[in-house]
Amino acid sequence: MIAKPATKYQAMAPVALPDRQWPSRSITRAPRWLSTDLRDGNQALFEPMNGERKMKLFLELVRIGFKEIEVGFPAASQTDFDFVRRLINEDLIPEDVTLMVMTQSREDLIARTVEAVKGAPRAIVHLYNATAPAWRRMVFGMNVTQVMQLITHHVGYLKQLTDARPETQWTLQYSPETFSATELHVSLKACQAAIAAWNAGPGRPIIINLPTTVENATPNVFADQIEWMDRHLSPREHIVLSVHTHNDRGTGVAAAELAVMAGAQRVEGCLFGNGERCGNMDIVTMALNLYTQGVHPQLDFSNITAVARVAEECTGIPIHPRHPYAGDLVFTAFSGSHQDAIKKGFAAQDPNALWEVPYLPIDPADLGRTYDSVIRVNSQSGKGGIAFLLEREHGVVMPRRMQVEFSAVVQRHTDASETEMGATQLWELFQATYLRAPAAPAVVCHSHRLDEDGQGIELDVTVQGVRQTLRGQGNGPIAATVDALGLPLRVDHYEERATGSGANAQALAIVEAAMEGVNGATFGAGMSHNIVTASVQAIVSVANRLAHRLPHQAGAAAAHA
Ligand SMILES: CC(=O)SCCNC(=O)CCNC(=O)[C@H](O)C(C)(C)COP(=O)(O)OP(=O)(O)OC[C@H]1O[C@@H](n2cnc3c(N)ncnc32)[C@H](O)[C@@H]1OP(=O)(O)O
Ligand SMILES: CC(C)C(=O)C(=O)O
Repeated sequence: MIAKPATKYQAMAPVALPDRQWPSRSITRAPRWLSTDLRDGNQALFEPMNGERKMKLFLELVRIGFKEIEVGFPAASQTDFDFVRRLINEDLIPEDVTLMVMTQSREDLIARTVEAVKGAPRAIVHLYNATAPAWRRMVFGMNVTQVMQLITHHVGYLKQLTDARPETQWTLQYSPETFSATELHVSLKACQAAIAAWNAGPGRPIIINLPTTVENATPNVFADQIEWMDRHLSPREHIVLSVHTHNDRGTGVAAAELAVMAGAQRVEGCLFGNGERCGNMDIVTMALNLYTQGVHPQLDFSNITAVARVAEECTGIPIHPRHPYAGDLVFTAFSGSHQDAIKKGFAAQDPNALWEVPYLPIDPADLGRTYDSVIRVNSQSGKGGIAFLLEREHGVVMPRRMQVEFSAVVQRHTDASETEMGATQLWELFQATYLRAPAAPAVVCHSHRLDEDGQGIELDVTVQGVRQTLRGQGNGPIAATVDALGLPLRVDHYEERATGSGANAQALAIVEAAMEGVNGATFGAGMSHNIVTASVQAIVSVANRLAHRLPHQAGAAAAHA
């Protein structure tokens, strides 16, 4: 990098538009969308799509709800030409969908393009030429007057060819390529030349499409340019004003959104922002941004993952895991405080009220994603996410202090393994921690028999390797079991809940207890189809966990003695 970038790069001059209106407008309805996945998106691939992949993506675009689809550059490639022919010959274009085809402003290419769409009921021919000073000077070697003549001549030629084929309803789309880098009066002149040569008006539709071919300014500058054009284009009521933004500065979506506020009626882009260099405007993101503002985009992304897989398969370009709305990780919170807030938010969310779950701008269910994938657990995670996953997946509702205790267990585990844990691994760890006997258990309970009055219990146990029968009395199975074990245990909290339902239902008993000689309380758990068995196991579990924390650990047997 150089020390003085101003000697090499220049900021875009602001537009003189002191009474600009767009900043105080908001978007209240979806624009007309055009998908250019099969044209601009296709130009950006290592390996352009073959006919089969184009067809798969075309059908998906139709299913999503696109009504205008740019299907290719038929004069440039036989694959594109054949693809367009196939769509027409095999009658694969739904009645409410219009194809668009692109061509440079050259007679041979225009003629071949018109040939490609012969017989289509409707077609948009997209004619373009670059208008910015650098292109005029370096690429075309033309002055402004010559550029205007180029436009007038080629639009006129297209009009002549299309007038000769009245069976098709023709629309001209004219793009002054590099619009955002072109002086506004030159862009306007170019567009007016196209409008005049097409004789645009009632029955002669025209789309004026203004691109940031290379995004070269902040989105507010583009919005000003669009509002300026919106005010000056004529006859405005017969023109559909469209924008086609790119993402070189990372603000392709923002530029399109502000452009709509500034008067654009139509927006071009690609799914997931595929496209030249840093991509075209990402239609999925813009559409779902609208949705989260309460405006239906009129595109169906209710199974966003399926759309993502089709796009990846057809383009060969993977979607980033943090891609807005669609990335694998966007509904995943790793940090503890986020997990905690999300868990509480889901619990508090009224399904009929406005969405306000913290940290989630959209309900994952609206995109066909599940709540279960919302939270994953790694070493940055706190108790909220762990509790959420265990409750959702396994019906385990831990008391708050147990959540704190178990999250420390999980933390040690994830720190050591340096991996994240899913619900299955968490459940494994929960079982290993609370439900299974430790490697050297102080007490193993083989069976138990509760007296009929529920106040006396007989335990068949092994204590420190010695098998024996112990008897205890109490006002219920918990107290009777503690009494039978003869340990200095103090049960502080007990709860039991059903996990699962029907024949698979099991009781999960959780106890919090302290023991003389051991610092602090801890938790134990038992799980069984039988509620008494679950309680007895929970006491044995907590006794073993406490016994392992005795200062000179001789096990529960020592305490027992
Ligand atoms: C921003 C965009 O995405 S615009 C779309 C860009 N997409 C594509 O170009 C993909 C398909 N294009 C192609 O395959 C080729 O460019 C073709 C087949 C159309 C034409 O190929 P060629 O005839 O070999 O021309 P080439 O690709 O070198 O284009 C450069 C020539 O076209 C001229 N040209 C470029 N754009 C345009 C235009 N929009 N209108 C008229 N002429 C143009 C250039 O001035 C140059 O002319 P010159 O040879 O007289 O100097
Ligand atoms: C709209 C056309 C010409 C385009 O792809 C662009 O300028 O980026």
